[in-house]
Amino acid sequence: MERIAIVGCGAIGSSLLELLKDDAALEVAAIVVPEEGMPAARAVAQRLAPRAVVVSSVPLAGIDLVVEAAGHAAIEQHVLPALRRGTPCVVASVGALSAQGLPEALERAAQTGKTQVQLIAGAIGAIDALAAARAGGLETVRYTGRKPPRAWSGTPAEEGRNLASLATETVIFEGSAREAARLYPKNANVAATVSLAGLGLDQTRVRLIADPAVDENVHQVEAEGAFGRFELTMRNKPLAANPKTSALTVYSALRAVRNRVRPLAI
Ligand SMILES: NC(=O)C1=CN([C@@H]2O[C@H](COP(=O)(O)OP(=O)(O)OC[C@H]3O[C@@H](n4cnc5c(N)ncnc54)[C@H](OP(=O)(O)O)[C@@H]3O)[C@@H](O)[C@H]2O)C=CC1
Ligand SMILES: O=C([O-])CC(=O)C(=O)O
Repeated sequence: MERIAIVGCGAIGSSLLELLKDDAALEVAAIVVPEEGMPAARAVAQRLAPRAVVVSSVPLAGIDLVVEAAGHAAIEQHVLPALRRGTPCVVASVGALSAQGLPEALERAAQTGKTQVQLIAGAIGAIDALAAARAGGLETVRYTGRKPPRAWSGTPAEEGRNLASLATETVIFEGSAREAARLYPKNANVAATVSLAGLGLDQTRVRLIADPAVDENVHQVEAEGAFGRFELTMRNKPLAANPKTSALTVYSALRAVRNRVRPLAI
């Protein structure tokens, strides 16, 4: 039995708890949230993981795997220390790696602990193809993220415009994946993932669009290189609890943890 600590108990964390609640090979032993989030997390735990402790940091013993689904700050706060202690980590907040020095800090922490940090594909697909294509030489990678206006609330997209009254699709950001991930930490993790698998955070061109004509979170990747080319379009259903986040992110995290305990991983 693999004992998991889930960091974050929001839209992703609670959906993951639901999917893991009857898993015979994986047990959620701890749910890690900030002090102020504890009452809500305890209510979720009571329903979905009654044996889990609700705590403000990852327990120092008895945890085989940390799954981060909390936000960029949780990487420094919880993932780096866990890696240094030798606990493998699965990370959803890939955009955090846009901060200068953080990818190197993660590598050093994993080396110190003789373990590994896994960045999940999350809401996007074809990360395997992109990372493989890189070996042959990638020439261009373009990423476009398109979400309904409500998914951009609380972001710089609100500056100078009323999202609720947008009548047509509006480009709210155009630039590098690094800048997208920094400015839109809850919306541009996919931009960071595509760039880390492909051409890097500074070379990957990103467009983010608020589009009143869509209900889904639409992610498009166009890549070209020595391997040939591909175009990918994902039309993801958002989670009811958080319109910024696609349900696929939860399934991607679930796949990552299940693959750790299955004799045949895919
Ligand atoms: N790779 C991908 O494709 C995607 C990645 N993500 C990443 O996943 C993160 C979580 O998404 P989602 O579940 O929808 O977000 P929610 O806002 O619904 O939930 C976040 C949860 O994390 C908790 N939390 C916040 N900061 C910390 C911290 N420092 N330590 C521990 N817990 C913390 C929150 O507690 P409280 O409510 O008390 O603040 C809350 O329980 C996003 O912020 C984003 O970075 C999201 C979508 C796609
Ligand atoms: O869940 C999604 O559709 C993508 C997302 O929020 C992100 O890239 O951060």
